[in-house]
Amino acid sequence: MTPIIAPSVLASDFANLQLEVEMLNKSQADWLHIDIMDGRFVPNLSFGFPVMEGIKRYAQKPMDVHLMIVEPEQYIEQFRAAGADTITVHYEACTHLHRTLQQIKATGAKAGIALNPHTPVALLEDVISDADMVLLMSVNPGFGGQKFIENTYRKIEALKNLIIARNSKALIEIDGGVNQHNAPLLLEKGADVLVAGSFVFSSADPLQTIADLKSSSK
Ligand SMILES: O=C(CO)[C@@H](O)[C@H](O)COP(=O)(O)O
Repeated sequence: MTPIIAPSVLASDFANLQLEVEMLNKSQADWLHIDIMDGRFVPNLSFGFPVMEGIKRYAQKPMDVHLMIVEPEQYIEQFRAAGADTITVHYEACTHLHRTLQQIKATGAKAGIALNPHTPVALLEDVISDADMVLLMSVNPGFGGQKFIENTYRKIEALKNLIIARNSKALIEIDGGVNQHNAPLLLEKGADVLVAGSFVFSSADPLQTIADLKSSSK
C-alpha cells in the first residue's frame, strides 16, 4: 500500500504561504499537515484561525490539523469551520478523551489521537475503536527539525497489534524527524501516514522529495 504523505506546513516559508500551498497542490502530497501550538501544551506558538483560513483558501487537499493545545474541546467546531478535515487532539491534553472524539466526529471531521513520545500505546486500549487515526510523535512536540526518536518503531508495532486486536480501522500517523532514510522501516512496521516538515521544505526540490517519500516501499 502506498503511504499517505502529509507535509507539515509549519516548516514552509510563511512569507510565501500561498506559493507553498500551490506547490503542495501540484505535488504528490495527499494531505496538508497543520500544526497548532498554544505556548501552554508545548513551549512554542505557531498560528491560529486566520492563517489556517488563508491556507484553506488555496489548498486543494485535505487539511490534517494537529492540535498541540490544552483544552482542545473549546475550539473543535472553530477548527472544523476553518477547514479541518481531520482533527487530532493529544491524549495528554484531554481529561474526557472519549467525549472529545465524539465531539470531533459530530462536526463531520475525522478524529485523531496524538501520543507524546513518553506515553504508552497501551493507554489507548479502551478508546482505539473510537479513533480514525493515532498520531505517534516521533520527536517531542513543539518544534520542527528535531532528531527522530528510535523507540517509535517499537511503538508502531505495539499500536498495530492493538488496532488488530480491537478490530479498529485507525490509521497510524508518524510525526517528527521523518525522512527518506527512516520512511521504509516506518512503513514496514505499520505506519500509514508520514508527516514531514523540514525534510520536505528544506530540500532543494520539495516536489521531488515528496515524490520520493510517496514511493518509499512498505
Ligand atoms: O508536530 C510537529 C512538531 O511539534 C511536527 O509536525 C513537525 O512540524 C514535523 O517537522 P519535522 O520534524 O518533519 O521537521
